[in-house]
Amino acid sequence: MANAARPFQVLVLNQISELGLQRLPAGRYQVGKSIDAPDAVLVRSADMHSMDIPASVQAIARAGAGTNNIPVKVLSARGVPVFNAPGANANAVKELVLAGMLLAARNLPGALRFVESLDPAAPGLDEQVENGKKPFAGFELAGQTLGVIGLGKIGCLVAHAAIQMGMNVLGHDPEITVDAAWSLPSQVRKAASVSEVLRNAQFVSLHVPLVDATRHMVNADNVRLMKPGAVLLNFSREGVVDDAAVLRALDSGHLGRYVCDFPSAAVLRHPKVIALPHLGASTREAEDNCAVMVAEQLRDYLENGNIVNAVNFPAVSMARESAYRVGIANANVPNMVGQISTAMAHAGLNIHNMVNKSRGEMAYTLVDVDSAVSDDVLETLRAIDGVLAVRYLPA
Ligand SMILES: NC(=O)c1ccc[n+]([C@@H]2O[C@H](COP(=O)([O-])OP(=O)(O)OC[C@H]3O[C@@H](n4cnc5c(N)ncnc54)[C@H](O)[C@@H]3O)[C@@H](O)[C@H]2O)c1
Ligand SMILES: O=C(O)CC[C@@H](O)C(=O)O
Repeated sequence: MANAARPFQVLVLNQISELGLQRLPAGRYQVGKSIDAPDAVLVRSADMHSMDIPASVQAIARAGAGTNNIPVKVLSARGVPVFNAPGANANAVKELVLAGMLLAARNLPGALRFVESLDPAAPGLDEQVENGKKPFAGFELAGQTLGVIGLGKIGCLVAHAAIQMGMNVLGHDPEITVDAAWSLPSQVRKAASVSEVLRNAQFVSLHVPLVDATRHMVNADNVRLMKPGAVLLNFSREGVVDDAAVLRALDSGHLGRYVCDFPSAAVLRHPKVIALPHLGASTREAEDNCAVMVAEQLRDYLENGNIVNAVNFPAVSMARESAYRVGIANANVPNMVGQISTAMAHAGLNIHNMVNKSRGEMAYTLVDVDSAVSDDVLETLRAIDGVLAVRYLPA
């Protein structure tokens, strides 16, 4: 924790946009790639599952959407919030999905390779171009049906863009939020299942997080339901698709193309795979948006205990009305607030303002009191059964 002598220590595991890092001002923050006892970790895609996350860590900030590279459960048990940047890179991914559909529909990878193979010094270049282009003739997106599985920040933008390009859109998301449903164009038709999407779409684009329920969402059993010549696009995560099953469908001639952002060893160099090097969020704009969003969230948490956009905690923000604040991460079980306020009352502390919210198994309590909180009181709070982490946040 920062104090007059020690700024907050933030360990950075990936390349993070400078614009975001500037939100953690020098003097108050020390940010770097080799920090011994970090208060927080800033990360993009680095795999943190095998990392020994120091006990000093109070927060993780993921400059992106997916958090499958972070041991969220382990951190929840330690009372550590994991922040992400919902929607901050959605437009970048949407644009690459559109590019992916066009790459597939117009046979662009093969066409580019053909042009690269031409000899600029050879006579009759124009003729070679005109004679050689025939195998790359394609089809148009307008009028085709796109299936979108996962109608969150990215899926909704993809659905919008496809409608604007004259496509029909079939969407599936059993957990769609009310806001996302409101934001969808009325032309998007609802599919009751993944199978219904696979059966009825020429293009199928996946926009779900990688969790147990979505692992191998497209697999040997259902890939055969896809229309002959259909195109599967995976800008979600490698594990969402059973690559082996998809390769078999490509080899049998049933599936037309597999466009993916995750070039696993299995799909590499397959002639019907269009693989990109995890480029979905790699635009200047998305990198800036993600870094700025999570840096601001991280700062508000470290300095004020406010929680915005944590994947494992409820959203809790309280305006500062007192210089003395305590943030408590606790299990969502009965009588936590009672025990916390009793411990404070016994220490003679007057509660000025308090908020407690829960989300699933987790809860979070912010308490502003009218006088300084001693280490003894903080230890008493930490000793309450169900309390996971206690942070003292004097202004
Ligand atoms: N390729 C890239 O660079 C890149 C960039 C950003 C995100 N992503 C991936 O895309 C995923 C989605 O990103 P987002 O910003 O749209 O997230 P989001 O949280 O806004 O949307 C995810 C949607 O998936 C839905 N969903 C969850 N389980 C589902 C299921 N079983 N069937 C259908 N829908 C289901 C959710 O209800 C939600 O609406 C991320 O989790 C990440 O893995 C990849
Ligand atoms: O940081 C990146 O480049 C990729 C991020 C992306 O996979 C995400 O889930 O937001």
